[in-house]
Amino acid sequence: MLTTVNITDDIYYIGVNDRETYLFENLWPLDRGVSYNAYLIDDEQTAVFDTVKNTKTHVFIDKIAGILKDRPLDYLVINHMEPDHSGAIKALQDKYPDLKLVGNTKTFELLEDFYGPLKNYHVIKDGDQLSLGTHTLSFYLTPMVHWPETMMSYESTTGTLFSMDAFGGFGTLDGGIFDDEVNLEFYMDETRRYYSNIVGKYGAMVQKALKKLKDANIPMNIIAPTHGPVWRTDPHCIIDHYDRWSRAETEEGVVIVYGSMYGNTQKMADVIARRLSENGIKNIRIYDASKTHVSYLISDLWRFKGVILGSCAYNTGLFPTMETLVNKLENSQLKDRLLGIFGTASWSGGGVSNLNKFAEKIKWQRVGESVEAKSSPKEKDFQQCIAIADEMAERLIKERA
Ligand SMILES: Cc1cc2nc3c(=O)[nH]c(=O)nc-3n(C[C@H](O)[C@H](O)[C@H](O)COP(=O)(O)O)c2cc1C
Repeated sequence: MLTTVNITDDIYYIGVNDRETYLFENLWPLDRGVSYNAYLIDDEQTAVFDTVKNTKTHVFIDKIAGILKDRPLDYLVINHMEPDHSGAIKALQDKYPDLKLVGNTKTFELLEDFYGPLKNYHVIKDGDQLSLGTHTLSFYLTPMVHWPETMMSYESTTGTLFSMDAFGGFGTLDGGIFDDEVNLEFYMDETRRYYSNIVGKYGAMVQKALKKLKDANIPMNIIAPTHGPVWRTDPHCIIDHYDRWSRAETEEGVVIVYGSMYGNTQKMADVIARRLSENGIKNIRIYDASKTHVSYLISDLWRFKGVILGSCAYNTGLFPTMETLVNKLENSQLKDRLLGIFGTASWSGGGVSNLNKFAEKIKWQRVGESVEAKSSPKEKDFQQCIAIADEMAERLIKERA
């Protein structure tokens, strides 16, 4: 018996879990896996929303066949063409030859680029509707959330938004499918990690999409994304989080990330953190960039206002794991943080000077003077670290009001 779950009387969850893949997009660690969510509406006309990664094609098609028995599948709505959701399109049309593929013009360009020409295209425009019988679908084009063809589909009798990757996150659905069935603390962390690393760069487009949904004035009873839990009890919780994340809104706290080979740079991080705590800052996270994957660093940097970066010099440049982090930060265009800088060097430097170059490019507000200790930090270096911590705490506390 394959797991299909009723979301409403006629809407089914037909997604699959992936516990085998180590890295999502061959980049982001999947410590607790990922789900590829898909949905089916069983009406006079039947419709499926998105497919799954090609490795999961068989179980996905078996789930559909288990619900439809001998009936045909009439529509496949393609909200997003990324291969983790489009991998079973061709196989689904092979199984159901009359299947109509629903998407926008950009969807079909990408579809043909990836899979060659298929058939029965039903091209929709922004705001178009499609009746399945009792259920009526409306389509909202939401380009560049985070691909050019991305769109959302809304079912009006139940108030269900099929939102593709928007509102989704990492983590398999281990029994619980709905927001009220799972430990939300874990899924919110994994949803922020997904958002900040994959969608975050396109915050302005997320804001446009949220505005479009708001202006449509549609009741949002259920949000059904293509990863992570289905939101039926508190869909506005995830909408609010998305709104805040895409405006780069922060919480009070400081993330200290350092690159250190022999522990000298690390000592400075500990002194800064202690001083922040003495100044009343409660959320303080110290990360060794060599130990914690950059995706977790980015997730916390998305959350907190204060950022303090440290690096030893390495072959005239930044320590490599810190270089990975600053490259990702530059690319993600994260805005409006408070930034302090520290590090070590034994001869001509390279760590702190490159962090200062990064600061010029990213244009965050600087906190204190950068400090570079010669090989190992001495009292005067620690005093400069303390000055950074004091100024950081003062500016964060000022923002409390
Ligand atoms: C492989 C390697 C490359 C280094 N490259 C530089 C460099 O280009 N410029 C410099 O001033 N120091 C360089 N150093 C020295 C370290 O940056 C310095 O000793 C620092 O204090 C090490 O800090 P840590 O204890 O936090 O690892 C290098 C050290 C090593 C082991």
